[in-house]
Amino acid sequence: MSPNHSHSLDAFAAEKLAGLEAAALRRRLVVTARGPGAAAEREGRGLVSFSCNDYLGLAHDPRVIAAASEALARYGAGAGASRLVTGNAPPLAALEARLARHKGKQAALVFGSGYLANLGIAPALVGPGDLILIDELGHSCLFAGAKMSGAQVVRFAHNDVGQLRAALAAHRGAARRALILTERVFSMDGDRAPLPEILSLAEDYDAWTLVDDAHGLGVVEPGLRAPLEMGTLSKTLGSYGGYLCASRPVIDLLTSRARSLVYTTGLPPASAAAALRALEIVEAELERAARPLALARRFTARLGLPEAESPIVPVLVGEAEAALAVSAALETRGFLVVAIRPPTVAPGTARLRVAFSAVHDEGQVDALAEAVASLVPDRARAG
Ligand SMILES: Cc1ncc(COP(=O)(O)O)c(C=O)c1O
Repeated sequence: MSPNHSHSLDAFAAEKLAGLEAAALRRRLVVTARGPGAAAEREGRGLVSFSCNDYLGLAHDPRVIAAASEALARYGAGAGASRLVTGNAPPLAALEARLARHKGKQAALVFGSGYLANLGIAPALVGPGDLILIDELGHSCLFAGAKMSGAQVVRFAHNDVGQLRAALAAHRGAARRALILTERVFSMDGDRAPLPEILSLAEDYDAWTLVDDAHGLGVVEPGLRAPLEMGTLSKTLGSYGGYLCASRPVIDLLTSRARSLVYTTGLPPASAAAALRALEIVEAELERAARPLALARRFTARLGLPEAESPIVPVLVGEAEAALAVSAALETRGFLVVAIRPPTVAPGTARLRVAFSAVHDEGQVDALAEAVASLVPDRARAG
């Protein structure tokens, strides 16, 4: 590339960055050493983190680490090839069997990440001439998969079953196949989808439903299962990777047709072994699994917020700059609560996203509630 070209490239990047900076929307990577427990060290400062999705503290559990170490020693650091070539190490198959059993499904398919799973699922099932209905607050990777499919994409207002029904009535007839995309627990709001109503509408209109369970697995009562249940190994399971649980024919089809499975290297075997051990712990230690939600409810009760529906509690602040300021003030008091800003959330709804974990103790939760009460006015918090 000639120097001139790289000059215009750098100028482009600098100008874009200046715009982001001016709107308090520039993002930065901060080196963070997590653990033990809820501890996180950032820039030499020891903090109590309320921003991790490791809801049961299993990323540092000695049993999970031991399972990963054994697999690492036996199978090596990387998978070495796509799963369809030689990258399908034994821990992946064992994990799939356990995930399918956990979800009450015939089969499961492990992907390189939850994001990759969602990039692969929709395009393997629907395409041009088909219809996707997606909750407006669905995760970015649900939207990305929907777009890649080439189907018509219609958003419905968050958790609005009436709008979903109207969209099905308006568009289902013209489409060959229809797919509804939603989340069991919404990642930035912590609320849950009305799955009984959505699944019943899906039945009425012969639509298929995919539920993203990234933030639900192991920490909320699952309720009804959808025909397509996807999720991640990176949150409650403390590891890395993604999965889909479904019927055997659907999993077999995806194994041949999901591009984000076929054309990418398999998950490192140690990540699968860690997730498998974590899933066994989730199933065996029910008291641990109940703790994050109980702590979240303690927090919402202390602040007079609506009762938490999951371990995720949004504390709305409003403007991005104000959210950054509250987050910085909390950091000086020893808490790590990262501000969430647009475009991750809608403009004007920048927030603290507080995530509770089994490794927090009640004293830490109460201290955070007190700090938040003193920094965020009541009216703002209520949204
Ligand atoms: C709802 C939801 N779906 C999917 C993902 C992606 O999962 P992964 O981190 O495994 O790529 C995330 C977050 O990371 C998420 O919050």
